[in-house]
Amino acid sequence: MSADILDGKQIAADIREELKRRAAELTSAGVTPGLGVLLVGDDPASRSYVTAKERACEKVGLHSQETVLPASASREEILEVVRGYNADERIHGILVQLPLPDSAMEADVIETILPEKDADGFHPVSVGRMMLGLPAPLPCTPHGILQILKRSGVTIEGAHAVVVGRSNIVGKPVANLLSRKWELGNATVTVCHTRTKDLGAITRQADILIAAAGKHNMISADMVREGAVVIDVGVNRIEDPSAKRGYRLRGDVDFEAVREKAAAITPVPGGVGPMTITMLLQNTVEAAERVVANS
Ligand SMILES: Nc1nc2c(c(=O)[nH]1)N[C@@H](CN(C=O)c1ccc(C(=O)N[C@@H](CCC(=O)O)C(=O)O)cc1)CN2
Repeated sequence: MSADILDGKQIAADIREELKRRAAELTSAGVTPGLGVLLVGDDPASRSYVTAKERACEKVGLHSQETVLPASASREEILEVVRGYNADERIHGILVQLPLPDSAMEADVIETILPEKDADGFHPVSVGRMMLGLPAPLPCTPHGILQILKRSGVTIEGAHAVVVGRSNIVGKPVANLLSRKWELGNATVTVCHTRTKDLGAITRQADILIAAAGKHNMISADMVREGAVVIDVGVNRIEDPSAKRGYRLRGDVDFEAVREKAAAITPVPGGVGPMTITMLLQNTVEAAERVVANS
């Protein structure tokens, strides 16, 4: 068997076309959706994600505003930027690129974002509402994964989904959304992590396997059931002097071996990554739509 490739890039492009129409409608109603971006420090990966997000905003018709602070910025300096975006009526969504140089500041910084401007869906109010099944901006990577599954015709309802990874950004929320009673859910979910005993014995039970542990090639072919759907969330930079950038992006799944066993698989790059950015745009457009609806 050679797996179908789940083309996140194409699905993202389709959703961005829908968002372009919604953004144009908002602009003609006098409100251009705006994303306030905060980057702290000069981590090259974070810089490239922020640039990609701003370019995507431009292409879809969103306004974006960037603030860059040095890695030495104090908690107060960072919070001041967030408060500025909170008060700015041209900004509908706020994105603080993670990780911050001092990860101990992340909770305070995220909590300072107004929940109605939470473009990432990371604010405790958004997370709580999501857990309760109430309307909330959904975290971008998990929501992107569900959209890939839905738009590729994968049946989630009744499936056994195994999530490898328990991060706040991906593992925990995707497990919640997959098990939730809604049109993208109703799966039976098992959450594993790098300390799970006999991980393969559990991953082999998966109809849908989500690899989000941030460890290159940790999912080998013998850990995958014949005919499973495999979603690779890993974005690992593997040094390669022959590559243009000096590295290649690879996932958590041994792609070449697993594609011979799976029914469908997301590639890295071109799978989940582009959906993360797209769902950020969607959260920002939806925040602007709420402002217009309530005005
Ligand atoms: N505030 C946030 N910080 C972080 C998030 C997030 O959702 N919000 N997620 C990750 C990184 N991330 C977004 O910020 C992200 C990772 C990867 C991609 C992506 O498009 N990857 C492409 C390849 C890009 C390339 O060639 O370099 C792909 O996989 O095809 C987008 C966003 C941590 N921080």
